[in-house]
Amino acid sequence: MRESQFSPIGVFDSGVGGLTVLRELYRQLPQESILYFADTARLPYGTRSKGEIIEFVREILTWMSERQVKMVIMACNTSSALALEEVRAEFKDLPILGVILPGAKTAVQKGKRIGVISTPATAKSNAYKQAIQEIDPTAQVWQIPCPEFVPLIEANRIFDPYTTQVAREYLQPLLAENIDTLVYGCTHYRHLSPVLRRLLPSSVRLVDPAAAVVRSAEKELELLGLKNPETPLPTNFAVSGDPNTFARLSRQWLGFSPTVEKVYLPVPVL
Ligand SMILES: N[C@@H](CCC(=O)O)C(=O)O
Repeated sequence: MRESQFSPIGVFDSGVGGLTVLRELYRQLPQESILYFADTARLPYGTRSKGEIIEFVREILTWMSERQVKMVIMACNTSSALALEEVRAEFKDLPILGVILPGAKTAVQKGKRIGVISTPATAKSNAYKQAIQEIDPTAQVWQIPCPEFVPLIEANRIFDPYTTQVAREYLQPLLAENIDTLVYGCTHYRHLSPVLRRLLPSSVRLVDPAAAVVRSAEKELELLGLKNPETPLPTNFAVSGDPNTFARLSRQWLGFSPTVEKVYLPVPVL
């Protein structure tokens, strides 16, 4: 069997960050079946080199292709910033969507003084600044690397006072610049919204690229005639690390305890 309308959409991240995109899929495209992969054995991605990220993404896409996904959403800014172009050129028959462009498009609709919080790799890549200023050259962009956020979220320490302290430090230079818009430039960070919201003036608009990438996915599926006309299958969850840890952590965001499969990458191309 080859991929068809009935095939799942592949969604991946290094960990639980991509669940913010998965929730948007449930909201906007509830009829689609999903294959969710978290590369928890190799997390965090945000401090890795471009070469490593490209290699990891290549392995994930190879595995997802074997599972006959009809489309892949990179629910990971670091992968979108560092590997999207390369893997699109390699996996020509597979529609692959990244989160940066949808995020940038939303940000320019919201403001002119835009702060982007992200992993160090995404900040260093300048991907957001370039994407935003290509659409609106008059927009000003400040990119702040936040290396401590992903380990804190994966350790379930969101409501730890230490996390608030770290967040205050990361936001300080953006507040000094009087930003009017803040982009969650890492899919994990949406999980921090209760903490971040309290530290920001209410006038600052928050942009989550998840909503926009799912809107793009819907358009693309329509265009390709690949929308699922049937009832979806239950989401398949897979991780490269410990399935129980992932199941326990993700429950609070999913509202159910997922059954999680362990997979071993790399998988050779058949
Ligand atoms: N979810 C992350 C990857 C985080 C990490 O593993 O550093 C992102 O959007 O960039």
